[in-house]
Parts: sequence; structure tokens; C-alpha cells
Amino acid sequence: MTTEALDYLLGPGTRWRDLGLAVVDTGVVSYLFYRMLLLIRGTKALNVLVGLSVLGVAYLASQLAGLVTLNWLLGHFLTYSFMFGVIVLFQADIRRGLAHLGGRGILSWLQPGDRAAQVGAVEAVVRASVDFSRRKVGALIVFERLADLYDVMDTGVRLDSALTPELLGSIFHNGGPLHDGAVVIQRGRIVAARCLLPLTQREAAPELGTRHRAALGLAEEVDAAVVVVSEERGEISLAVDGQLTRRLDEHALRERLLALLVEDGPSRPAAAPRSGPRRKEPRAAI
Ligand SMILES: Nc1ncnc2c1ncn2[C@@H]1O[C@H](COP(=O)(O)OP(=O)(O)OP(=O)(O)O)[C@@H](O)[C@H]1O
Repeated sequence: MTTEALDYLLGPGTRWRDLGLAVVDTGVVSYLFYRMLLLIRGTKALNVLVGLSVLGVAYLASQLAGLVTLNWLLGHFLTYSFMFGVIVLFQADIRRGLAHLGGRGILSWLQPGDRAAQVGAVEAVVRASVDFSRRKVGALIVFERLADLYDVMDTGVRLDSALTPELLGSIFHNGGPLHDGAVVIQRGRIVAARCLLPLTQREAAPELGTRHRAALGLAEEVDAAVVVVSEERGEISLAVDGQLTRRLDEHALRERLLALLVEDGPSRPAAAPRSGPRRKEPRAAI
């Protein structure tokens, strides 16, 4: 294409370099937009985005129609709602991202006592889960990592008990006063039972009910590791980093929990302040 043709098609003065930049610019923006749509697909954020798009169209229409006041109002409204909307909608991801930036080196040193406690806790939960799986007892067990879970604990009954498979067995014993909801484990001890977890808003396999949706919901918001045993199928799953890995056997469950809670070093030191959530585990398969 000649320079004259370029001038004719895109206006006088347009150069190949400008054209290239425009193509790259459009490509990057389209890719970012595509990734954002993938991220919010199936969540409430999509509805909000649709709402904002409708307002955007109204804004353009008011501009074309010369409705100055309406245009001014919509313009300001859109600017602020977009800024606050992004913060509110992606607060969990932003929190995780910032905590991640905060650096694992500073926050994740393990104390020797914590390490032994975590190994013991993992073993107790693995043994209990295998037993629940065999007997088809439903269970939901949350390991706190860097993000504190005080809000979750406040929804249930506070405890402070040594973690043993036998105690987990009696907590989740069907018909017992604490069997509904989740148990929370903090630094190797059971600190709460009958806790309510936030349900995921994402689409999940149809056979997964509220127990699994609750495990995923918490794992989307914070860096906790959540073990679920299905009452119906007896399968053991682990929710972490917003992903649910299903049908784990004893060996796989132990390996994953040890990697998350001991080798990865995410146990909170005893004197650590309440810290924000953070994620660090590689993505697991659904
Ligand atoms: N928001 C929640 N937080 C914690 N636990 C919950 C929550 N919602 C439901 N549960 C637990 O899940 C149980 C119901 O599980 P449901 O059968 O709906 O789920 P499921 O994923 O199909 O599990 P299962 O395979 O064990 O049947 C409730 O009795 C309760 O113990």
C-alpha cells in the first residue's frame, strides 16, 4: 500500500508506524478485555459490567444528542462507579495480589513448634478424612494459612482443642450438635466448629452441593486450604486458591497438605499480626 493510499484510507499524515502502533494498541486492549471477561464469567461482576456498559451507551447517546447536563452527570457517575466498582468487585483478588507482593520471605518463616504441629494436624486430618470417606460421613475442614479466619470462626462455636482424628470423628458425627458447617484449624489446633463459609458464585459441577460450594467460596477469598469429604459419594476434595481438586486418595491428600502447610511455609508465626489473605499455591486441576 502506498503512502497516498494510507493517507486516503486513514487520513493525511498517517504513517506505517502509526498504523502498527494502532494495531498493537487495539490488540493489547482487546486481549485485556478478553481476559477480564474470562475472569468474571459466571460471577456477579458480569452483571455489573453489563450495567456499566448500558450506562456507557446512554452516555454516548446523550453526547450525540447534545444533552449536556445528562451527559455531564453520566460521565461523572461512570468514572467514579468504574473506579469503585473495580475495587469492590475484585477486592479479594486485589487483597491477594497485594499480600503476594508483600513478600513471602517476611511473613512465612516457620517456627519449629509450628512445623511439628502442622505435620501432626495434617496427619490427623488425613486419617479422619479417609475414615469419613469409607463411612460416607460429610466433613468440611479448614486449615488457616496466612490470612486470618477470625470472621469465619465468629460464625461458629469457638473451641481450643488438640486435633485428633477421634475428635474430628465426634464433631462430624451425624446428628451431633457441631456436625453442620466447617471446623477451623489454626496452628495445629481446632479453634472453631459449625462455622459458615461463603458460598462460591461460580458455576460448579451439578453434583456438588453447598458443602463443596462453601469450600470453594472460602478458597476464592483467602489462602486457606479446605478439605471436603462428600457424604453422598465419599470422595475427598481439596479447595485451595479458588480451585477444587476432587477424588484425592490418602497419599495425594497428605502430599498436597504437607506441601501447602509445611513445605510451602505458610503457617503464621505465633506473634504475627492479623494479616491479609494471600495465595501462593500453584493452580490445582478441577
Ligand atoms: N455455607 C456453608 N458453610 C459451611 N458448611 C455448609 C455451608 N452450606 C452447607 N454446609 C454444610 O453442607 C451440608 C450440606 O451439604 P450438601 O449435601 O448440600 O452439599 P454437597 O456438596 O452435595 O455435599 P455432599 O456430597 O456431602 O452431600 C450442610 O449440612 C452443612 O453441614
